[in-house]
Amino acid sequence: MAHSQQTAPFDYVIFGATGDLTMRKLLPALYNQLRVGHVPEEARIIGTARSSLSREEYITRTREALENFLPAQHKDAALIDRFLKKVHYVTLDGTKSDHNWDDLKAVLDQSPTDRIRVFYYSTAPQLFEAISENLHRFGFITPQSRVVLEKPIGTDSASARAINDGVSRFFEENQIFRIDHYLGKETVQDIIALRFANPIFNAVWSAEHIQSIQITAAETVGVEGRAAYYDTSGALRDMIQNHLLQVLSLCAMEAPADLEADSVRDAKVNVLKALRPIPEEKVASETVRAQYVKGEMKGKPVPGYLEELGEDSHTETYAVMRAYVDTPRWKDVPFYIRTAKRSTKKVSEVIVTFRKSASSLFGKSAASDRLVIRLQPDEGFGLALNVKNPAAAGFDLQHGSMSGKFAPADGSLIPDSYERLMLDAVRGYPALFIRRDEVEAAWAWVEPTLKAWAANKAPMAHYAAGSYGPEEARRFIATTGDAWHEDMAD
Ligand SMILES: NC(=O)C1=CN([C@@H]2O[C@H](COP(=O)(O)OP(=O)(O)OC[C@H]3O[C@@H](n4cnc5c(N)ncnc54)[C@H](OP(=O)(O)O)[C@@H]3O)[C@@H](O)[C@H]2O)C=CC1
Ligand SMILES: O=C1O[C@H](COP(=O)(O)O)[C@@H](O)[C@H](O)[C@H]1O
Repeated sequence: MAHSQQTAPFDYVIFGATGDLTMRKLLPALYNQLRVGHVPEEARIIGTARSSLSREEYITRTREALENFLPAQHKDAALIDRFLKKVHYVTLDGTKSDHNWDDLKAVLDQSPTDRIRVFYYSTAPQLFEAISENLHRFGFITPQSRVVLEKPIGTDSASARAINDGVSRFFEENQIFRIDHYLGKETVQDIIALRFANPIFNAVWSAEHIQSIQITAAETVGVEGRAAYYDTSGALRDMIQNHLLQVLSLCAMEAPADLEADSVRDAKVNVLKALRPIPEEKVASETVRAQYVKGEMKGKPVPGYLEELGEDSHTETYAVMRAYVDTPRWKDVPFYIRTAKRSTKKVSEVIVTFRKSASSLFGKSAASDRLVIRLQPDEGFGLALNVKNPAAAGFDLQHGSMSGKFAPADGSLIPDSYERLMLDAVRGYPALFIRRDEVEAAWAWVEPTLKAWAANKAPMAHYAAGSYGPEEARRFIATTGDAWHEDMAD
């Protein structure tokens, strides 16, 4: 999976170039990749959106975005100027065939015809097919072209299929890069390293030794400026269907034959297809959904979701699902998948709880060993093991812990996930992107829950903003003999 060298020259055409994602993530990611020498001098970035802007005006916005969103230690005035020389802008409604496609052609024609082109759709997915059709109509899709699709790929199985079908009319599957920025997180890739590069984990990675796995992505933010999108989505569609099911797949997959894209994606899709269905009538007992109400964060009062939204809503801001992977390796091991907005703290982590030792030597004082894989922040791992309690008169045990960091050995910052992914698309390297069958298998598994929730077949719980979640979630996990990480003794 190592692709650290400079790419071939490319033209990156971003649809949605004035949007939040482009400003906050995509442009800073490309700048950082120029900084570390992965972007060649000939590369260009061509922003497009409907807003009528000159190239100079767009460059000014880009400069502001870099100023606002780059970490201080990465800002370099001379490098920013070099980056801005690569930036172009075309005012264009991607969905309209009678718009400024000639202007885009004029910019693209400045490059050799065999230049790699990446079309990045950082817009609503309803636009993907129309943009693809126009790119085709005006002859922009060359054999060296790829398209990057931002999430969400649909809101259910049918809409995901329609989006995939729509784009597939114009691009081959090997040209389509469906982004899931969690896969670009270096620490998520560490799940593969920890599991398969270390016999001490590889040997015990099964139901025989593992009692449960919990996967959490909690955030302190609310819905911020994205309420219009979020209220039509909710926590399950926004985080579980994509990011957290990908993390689950990496935790549960069989060893791939190698680290080539299709080997890893085959292994992951096999997990998604082996997820035990949760039929609608079981949704109330196998899931928890909740909304935050007013609370406190860092000592300051914060409003509830409905107050922020300004209207009534049945959209969940917190979701938990209990998943079982029906393969011999994972026989009856619960995987708890949880996500929350306005939680106590921002943390994405995987907690692997091992079964207690079968040895009767230590009576009841032996606790479960536990592996904590911290995806963010404070990226690293912790291992809690039984050791002798030196203060006890008899042979009592206590948890001793060891930890390690995932940080680069040279002390540099861990790259943002978009950095790796945007250039992997240039390289035509799809291992960290989602294949069509993965997206559709993930939707198929969550769909009965979405339907049951929409039909109010499961109650909506509530939690105070700034708390870990509703009391119902504590009771829920206890029904299978587990506890959330924050409720564990250490
Ligand atoms: N923001 C985030 O953190 C994340 C966003 N995403 C996804 O990325 C996509 C973009 O999100 P975000 O940047 O937040 O959205 P914004 O609403 O901020 O930006 C949307 C962009 O699309 C452009 N646009 C809209 N209609 C057209 C059109 N017909 N032709 C060309 N451009 C058009 C808008 O510009 P204009 O109005 O000038 O045309 C704008 O640049 C969404 O699908 C979102 O779900 C995914 C993960 C995280
Ligand atoms: O895709 C999304 O992810 C972010 C959380 O990403 P992270 O890298 O900060 O964990 C989430 O805030 C957003 O709602 C969702 O669309």
